[in-house]
Amino acid sequence: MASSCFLRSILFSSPTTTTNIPSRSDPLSAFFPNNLTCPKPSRFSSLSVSSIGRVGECGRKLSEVRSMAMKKRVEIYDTEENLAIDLAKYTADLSDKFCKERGAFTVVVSGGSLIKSLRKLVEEVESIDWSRWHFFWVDERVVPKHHEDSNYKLAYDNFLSKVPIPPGNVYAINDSLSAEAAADDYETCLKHLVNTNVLRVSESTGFPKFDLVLLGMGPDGHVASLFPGHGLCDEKKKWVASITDSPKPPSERITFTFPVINSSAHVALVVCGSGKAEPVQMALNKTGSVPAGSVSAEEELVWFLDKPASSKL
Ligand SMILES: O=C(O)[C@H](O)[C@@H](O)[C@H](O)[C@H](O)COP(=O)(O)O
Repeated sequence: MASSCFLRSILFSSPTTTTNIPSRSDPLSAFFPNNLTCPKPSRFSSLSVSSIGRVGECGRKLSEVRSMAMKKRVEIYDTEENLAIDLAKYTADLSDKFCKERGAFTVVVSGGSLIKSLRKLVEEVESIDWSRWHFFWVDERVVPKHHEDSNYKLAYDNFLSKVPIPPGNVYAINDSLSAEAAADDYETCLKHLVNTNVLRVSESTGFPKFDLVLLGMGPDGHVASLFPGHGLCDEKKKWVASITDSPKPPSERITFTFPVINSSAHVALVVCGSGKAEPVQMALNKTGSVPAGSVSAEEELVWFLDKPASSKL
C-alpha cells in the first residue's frame, strides 16, 4: 500500500514452544485460544527498534531529538483519510516485524473513533498474517457484547468481522460479571497468556508488554477509561482495574492501568478533530495535566493527529 503524504512529523526525545491456554468454564472460554503455538518471545533493545521515517515517507521532519529510551513522534496529517492510510501501514509493518521475530503480534485497541480509523487495515487482508494476531481491549464498557455501547461490538462490526483473526485469539471481557469481577477476570486472562508466552513481560516493570496499543483520546484528555482527576490514574499495582463512576457513560467499565499501557513496546495515540486541540496541546506542550500526557511506551510512542487536532501546537 502506498504511503500517504502527511503535513509534518515531529520527533521528540524522549525455540518454538507449544502452549496450551487453560480451558475455562465461563462465557469467556470462547475467546480463549486453544493449542496456541508461539515462538518464545525475543528480546531487543529499544535502540534497535526504530520506525522513525517509516510513516509518511513524503513528509517533512521539523525537528528530531532522540532519547536513549523511548522514541516519541508526532505525525500530523492533512486529512483523517491520510492518517488512516499511514496508521494501517504503521500497524502492518509492526505486525510483520513481530510475527517474524516472535511468531505472534499482541494488539490492544480502545473504543471510540479509533476503530473507524483502522478501516484501511482491513485492505491489508492479504498481506498480514492475521493468524498470529492476539486482540485485546484497553478498556471496555460493562455491557452485553451485543449492546450498542460495547467496545467489542464496535470493533467486531467495523474490523474483526472483516479480517481472519482466529476467534480464540480475541480476548473480550466476560460480560456476565460485575465490573470488579470482569477486571479481575481479564487480569487473570492476561496472566495465563504471560505464562504461556503469548504475552511478553517488561523486564523493567514486570507488567505485561503488548506489542502495540492503539489509543484514542477524549475531549477531556482521557485515554482508555483513565479520566482526569480520577484516582485510577495513579494505580500502580493492578493490571486491569474497574471503574463504576466513569464521567463518560456508561459508568461501569474496566480499563488497563497506566503501568500496563506504558510497558507496551509501541503505543499509537490517534486523535482527530478541533475539539481535541486543547488537550493535545496540554499533553504535548505540557501546558496542563491530562491523562494523555502520561502515556509513554517502552520503545516508541507515536501521536497520529489530523490538522484540526494539532491546531494549537
Ligand atoms: O470506550 C471508550 O470510551 C474509550 O476507549 C475511550 O478511551 C475513547 O477511546 C476515547 O473517549 C476517545 O473516543 P472518541 O475518539 O470517540 O472521542
